[in-house]
Amino acid sequence: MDSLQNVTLKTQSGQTAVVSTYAGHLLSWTNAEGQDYIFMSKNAVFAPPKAIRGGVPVCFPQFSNFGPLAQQHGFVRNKQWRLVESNEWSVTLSYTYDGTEFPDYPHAFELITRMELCDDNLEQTLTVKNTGSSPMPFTAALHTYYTVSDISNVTVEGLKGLEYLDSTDGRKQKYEAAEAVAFPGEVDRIYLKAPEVIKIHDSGAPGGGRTYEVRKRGFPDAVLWNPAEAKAVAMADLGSPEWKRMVCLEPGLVVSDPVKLAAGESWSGAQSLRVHRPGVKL
Ligand SMILES: O=P(O)(O)OC[C@H]1O[C@@H](O)[C@H](O)[C@@H](O)[C@@H]1O
Repeated sequence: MDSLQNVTLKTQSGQTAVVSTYAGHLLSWTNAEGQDYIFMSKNAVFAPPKAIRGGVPVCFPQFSNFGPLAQQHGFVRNKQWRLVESNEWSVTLSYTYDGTEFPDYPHAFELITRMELCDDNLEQTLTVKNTGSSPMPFTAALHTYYTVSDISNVTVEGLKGLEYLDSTDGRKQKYEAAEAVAFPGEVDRIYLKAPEVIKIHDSGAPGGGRTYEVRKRGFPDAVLWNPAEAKAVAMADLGSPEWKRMVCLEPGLVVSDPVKLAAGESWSGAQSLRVHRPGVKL
């Protein structure tokens, strides 16, 4: 079916990535043993315009409610994108908006996402072109869901000393004191001016543990999210025990430097993902 067309990328060593033209969405990234680094809920619904629960949804032109739209995370994750080009190891997709469908967002733009799979690295770039005639404000995030063995085995490194907005507590601004951020319950935080490199450690991953290294460019902030039991069971496309198998770390352009893109100008941001496993050369 055209609206759910998938493109598969492959490396010589046997890694694969699957990208959907629906929502410009990365659906999976597996290693040669078939283990998926990217979480996809078993309850995900693949029926446009429903957003897909898992993978890497693109939140644009608004992250969460940081913008004028009523629709959380914007609207491009509910739209069909156009396949621009693809080969064995890369794919480029584009979504064009003429500024008319959403009266609260009267800004024409073209959004382009490009994904490149190398043997130890998956790189995703997001480029926005303001094709309208007035300045275009936006926020954004690459809402990346990682597969984990169990959330109780997970810690996140690189956030110590940052200010964050706690979305579980009225977005109060707080200070991160932990070297290793753990998940004793619901975590929903926007870390402001987060560093370029953040690491997710999963001590229970097959083969003695796994570290996801997330390197971001152009996105100042980072969102960390796991809903925990109570919120997850209220989400029909997540539920229990699925929430225990995921964590989201989202390079975001949320609060620190909201962009106001001049007519005709472009903005670009990227994330580069790498996985380290003890004793395994990817
Ligand atoms: O259910 P959605 O719209 O996909 O959002 C999922 C989550 O996305 C995260 O980025 C937000 O910080 C959470 O607050 C939100 O619950």
